Amino acid sequence: MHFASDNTAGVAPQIMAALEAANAGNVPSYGADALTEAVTVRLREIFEAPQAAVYLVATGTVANALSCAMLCAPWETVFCHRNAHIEEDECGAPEFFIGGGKLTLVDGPHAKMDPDALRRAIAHTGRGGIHNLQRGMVSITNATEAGTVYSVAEVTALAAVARDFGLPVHMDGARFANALVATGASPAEMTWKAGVDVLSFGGTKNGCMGVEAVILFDPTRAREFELRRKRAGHLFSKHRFLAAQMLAYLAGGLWLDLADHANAMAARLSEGIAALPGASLVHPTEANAVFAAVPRAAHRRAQAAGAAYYLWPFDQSLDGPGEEPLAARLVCSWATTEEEIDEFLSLLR
Ligand SMILES: Cc1ncc(COP(=O)(O)O)c(C=O)c1O
Ligand SMILES: C[C@H](O)[C@H](N)C(=O)O
Repeated sequence: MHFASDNTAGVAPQIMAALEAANAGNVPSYGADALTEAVTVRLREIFEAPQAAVYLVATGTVANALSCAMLCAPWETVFCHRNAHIEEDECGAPEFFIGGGKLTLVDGPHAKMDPDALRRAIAHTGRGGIHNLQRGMVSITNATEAGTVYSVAEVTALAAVARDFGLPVHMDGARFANALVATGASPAEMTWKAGVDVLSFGGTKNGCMGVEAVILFDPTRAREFELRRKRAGHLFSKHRFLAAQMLAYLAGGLWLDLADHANAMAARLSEGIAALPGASLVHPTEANAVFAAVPRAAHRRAQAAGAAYYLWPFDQSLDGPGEEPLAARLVCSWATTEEEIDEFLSLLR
């Protein structure tokens, strides 16, 4: 029973097979290979964005950090939710790659920025002229760090606020596929048509070994991104192996099928937990993660049986005082099975 993170899942067999198939002979390095070109063609088709520039990197953190570095000057700030991954879990990488920029935290329920709160935060920034940090960009996570999802209308509303101030919009889409299948939106509707300028398109959490695509819907600054990626040490020499993963991931809608399965498993788990005496959901389950408060005795049974997951926030402990229910984050992946879910629920009951 593995619910610690979708990062703990293995590689989907179709992706592993694609890596094996790509491992033949010598091919041009550093992205000059045919597979890499095919990825750009395919992502342009999927996103209905024939001019988009596409760059592959190996981690979601660097996809986010380089995107922020390109959209935000060192004297500017990134507006994001206070629980955004770029704030809480990237060890300052965005600020580092920006060259000293800061993040301005915006509130909103269930890790989703509230448009009015965003507008207030942007309006407040930079009023003191030369003495103040300047307005830089907005970053939205979809699916969010709380397992919730922004609808197209919600993304559009946030992007409209950004546009009112002339700010570009980035989307941390480490779990973009999960958000897409949850909403039924098209890739284009959820991104550039809603006002998103740059997307970190995730593959790693959803079955790939390690690949993310940064998609610049306006290719004007593509060369700058190329230079930033190289300078950060993230231009893979054997780039074909990033491309092989991404191409297989996109083939025949595999990316959507894997995300749909993970979301379905989370829905099954969420419904089971919500029905437990003394248990309750902390956030709505809209993608592949369940955030729920569970009685401590249930936690003890599950952990004694070897279930792998984190209490949430991470720094809680079952050894602390009191007997009130404790919250946990339970993440499902492409590899999660119904049997795993049902075994876990039987332990909690
Ligand atoms: C929402 C979100 N964005 C970005 C990342 C960063 O990805 P990586 O751990 O590959 O750097 C993660 C990690 O799981 C994540 O959950
Ligand atoms: C939080 C941690 O950094 C990782 N992004 C995860 O979701 O497991």
